[in-house]
Amino acid sequence: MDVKIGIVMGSTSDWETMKHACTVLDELAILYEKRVVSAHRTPDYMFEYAETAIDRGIKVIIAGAGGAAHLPGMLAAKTVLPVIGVPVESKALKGMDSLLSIVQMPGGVPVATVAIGKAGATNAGLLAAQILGAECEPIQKRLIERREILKEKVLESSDQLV
Ligand SMILES: Nc1c(C(=O)O)ncn1[C@@H]1O[C@H](COP(=O)(O)O)[C@@H](O)[C@H]1O
Repeated sequence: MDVKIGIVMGSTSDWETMKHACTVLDELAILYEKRVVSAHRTPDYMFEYAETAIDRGIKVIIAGAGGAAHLPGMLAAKTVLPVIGVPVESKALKGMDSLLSIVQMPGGVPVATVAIGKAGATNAGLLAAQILGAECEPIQKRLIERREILKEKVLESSDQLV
């Protein structure tokens, strides 16, 4: 299978968070590429990445950044692929800065924003898989199986209340 998901992050320091999106895609056997791309530090590369993504077979971009997190929005400005933004937790403001930088896009250029940090990165992986799953039955089946496992875990977890 060709690479379907592009996972990008503003810095290697985001990897601790963004690796959780990769873990989900590994579990679901969906191929992805991962790159450090920064709207601020490598603007030309960021444009090139967004402009060539469709031709490279990418269907969804997951973009994580912290602080002045302009990367997801700028990628969305340069491609019509769905972009999922992951607010990475920042030291100074606990990721509120990242969240607000990503979520308040102007009308016409959407970014699907998930929660701050690890849970958000995991959900970004799942949401990307669900987008692919709409057109791919095997992926949809794997997602349903994953939901079943989650459900069983929760049902069994009541036994831990001792
Ligand atoms: N928000 C952005 C962008 C961008 O939006 O283009 N590029 C890097 N960064 C963020 O800067 C933070 C600190 O980066 P360093 O750890 O490299 O200093 C990271 O969370 C990164 O996502």
